[in-house]
Amino acid sequence: MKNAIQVHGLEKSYGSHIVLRGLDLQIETGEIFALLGVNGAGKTTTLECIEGLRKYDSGMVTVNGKMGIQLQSSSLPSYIKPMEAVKLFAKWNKAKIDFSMLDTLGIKEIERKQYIQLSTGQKRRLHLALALSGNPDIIFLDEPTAGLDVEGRLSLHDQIRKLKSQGKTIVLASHDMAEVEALSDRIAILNDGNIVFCGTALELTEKVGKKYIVHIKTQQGNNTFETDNIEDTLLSQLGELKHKGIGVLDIKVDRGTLEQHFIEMARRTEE
Ligand SMILES: Nc1ncnc2c1ncn2[C@@H]1O[C@H](COP(=O)(O)OP(=O)(O)OP(=O)(O)O)[C@@H](O)[C@H]1O
Repeated sequence: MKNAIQVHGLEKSYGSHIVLRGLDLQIETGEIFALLGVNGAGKTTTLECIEGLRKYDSGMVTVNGKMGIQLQSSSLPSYIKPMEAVKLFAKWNKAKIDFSMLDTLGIKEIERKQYIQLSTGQKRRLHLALALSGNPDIIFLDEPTAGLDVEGRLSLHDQIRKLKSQGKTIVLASHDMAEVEALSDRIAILNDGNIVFCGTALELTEKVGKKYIVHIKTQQGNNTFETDNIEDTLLSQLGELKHKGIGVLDIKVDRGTLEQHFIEMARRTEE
């Protein structure tokens, strides 16, 4: 299958400040792809170059499909009403209004309010509705759930998964590691103007989080240790506890969180 997005050798500076240093990226059709990076790493710049909203200095960007871009906050006139914005965007896109999509995004509930009166979550839902109004193949979401409560976040996650199930490609930039872990098929980490990792969360774990973290809860307290060799270490620890007659109440094994791996990856690339 053709890639939805192909980026090759993308370079972008703001004056003397180099932000992207020859970035390469392939985003597959139908995947949820997350772009991660610390503040100022260049995620928005990358997205905007791909979206065609920002000029880049050199490189090549190919997009196979119609794009839908979620607006940033306060991008609409203060007094516009949600349905007025929806109608305007439908007209621009020469598309029919998708009322069922508006229903699932809860636009009906806010139709009487003006843009300025909407909460952060309501604005984000409206922005997503507008991004979807032209029935795009590729949807760009920059920090889609920042400032949302748990319920709002989960409902937006459901929406994003639904879009994927319809065969759409989703590209998101986010700081929320739990969100990225829960949603994305693949992750790219942007550091110092380049992609320093691109793959699945599991591949990132394999790459940086080789160690297992074992938590053993016993009658005498908790013991947490790291190991590369889970079988031998666990067997010897359990053997020792049995030998001492200490009862084991619980055992948990994990391989660290995406957040820990992201920090580790950033640390390694800075060394
Ligand atoms: N229009 C601009 N003019 C000059 N510098 C800019 C401009 N836009 C962004 N920058 C700078 O480029 C760098 C990358 O910014 P960008 O917004 O792409 O990063 P980001 O990874 O999206 O950051 P954040 O996570 O904070 O949103 C930053 O140092 C920023 O200050």
